[in-house]
Amino acid sequence: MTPAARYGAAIEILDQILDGTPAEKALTTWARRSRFAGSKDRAAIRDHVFDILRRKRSTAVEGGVETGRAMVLGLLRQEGIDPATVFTGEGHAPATLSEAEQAAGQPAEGGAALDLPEALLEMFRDSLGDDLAEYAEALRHRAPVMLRVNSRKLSRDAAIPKLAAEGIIAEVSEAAPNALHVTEGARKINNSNAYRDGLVELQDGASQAVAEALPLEDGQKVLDMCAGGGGKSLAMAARAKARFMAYDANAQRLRDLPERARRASAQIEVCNNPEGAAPFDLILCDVPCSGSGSWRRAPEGKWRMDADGLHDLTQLQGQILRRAADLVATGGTLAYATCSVLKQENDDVVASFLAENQGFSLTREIHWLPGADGDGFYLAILTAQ
Ligand SMILES: C[S@@+](CC[C@H](N)C(=O)[O-])C[C@H]1O[C@@H](n2cnc3c(N)ncnc32)[C@H](O)[C@@H]1O
Repeated sequence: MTPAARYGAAIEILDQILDGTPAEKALTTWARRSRFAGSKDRAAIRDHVFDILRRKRSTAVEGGVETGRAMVLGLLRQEGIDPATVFTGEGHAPATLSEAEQAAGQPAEGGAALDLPEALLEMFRDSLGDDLAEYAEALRHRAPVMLRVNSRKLSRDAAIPKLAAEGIIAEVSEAAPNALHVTEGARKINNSNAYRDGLVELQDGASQAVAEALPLEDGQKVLDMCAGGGGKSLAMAARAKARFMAYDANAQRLRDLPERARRASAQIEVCNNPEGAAPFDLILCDVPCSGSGSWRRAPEGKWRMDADGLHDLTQLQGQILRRAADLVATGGTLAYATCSVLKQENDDVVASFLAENQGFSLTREIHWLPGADGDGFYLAILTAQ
């Protein structure tokens, strides 16, 4: 496909997304119907679609209207690409722009320039203060590809040449002691020997930093209360010789964990009944959240979130924390984490919990903003007296 034809495909897919089809489904359906597209075409089209979803408001304003065609026009304008080189009308390229289309559009301002939903702007301003613009700008760009080197198997310095031999170029990141930032060859990771042999895991830098900040010690009994795919369980297991147990309300989410643990040479037990296995020295509650710290990876979430949804999430977050509190040993640690930057899901949930649970005190609190090597995250470390 020509570069212009890839934009043509992106327009088609974006129109379906604007009609309500989830992005992944629209991309897969298009790929099934379009056998002529190779893997590089599919990857480039996906990048165009997600670049626009991250900037849904500003590209519509700068392109003149919320349609796939106008939003591609808005993106090209933002990126300083001459629209006439894409809207050529040749082959599968988008049709040439009419005079009305060329005249439409204006510079995005306010909430549109920040690419945040208008209804939530005040809430973000309240949570982030002077950091709002930096936060919003980070979400308008692609997320970094980050690896965690499995320190049980090799050092970070030794991992760099091993990855390079497989065409994956990575550099040391400040985000966490075992973090690498991949600068080239990211698409080769999943099929690499380094990945298959458990030398590295794909894991965001701030996620790694959360696991690093936990007061883990050899010999502890540890519960990952919302383990999901087990990213944090694995990062914890690389740090200490402790007994690790992983629980998730949705047991299906844990299905890949045994295989991931085997690859990493880690021991993690799947736990179906945390109450039966209590007490624990350390419990991590990496709770379900809005994902507002990681919307650059999943930009549809940014446009889907509303006040009701946020309220339901905060209720669930409080419930999980209260359940976990009953399972912590005296003197033990209850850690609460979200990949959100919103006060409502972070400081406020912890403050209400502490107000009702005098037996716990706040030992440490960390806020991460999305940046070059990591997503936005929050961690509160609570100690049981
Ligand atoms: C943010 S994700 C966890 C990500 C995971 N810790 C990681 O690092 O890969 C939140 C998880 O919480 C789970 N969950 C939802 N409600 C829950 C509940 N009431 N108790 C425990 N887990 C729950 C979800 O199924 C989801 O897997």
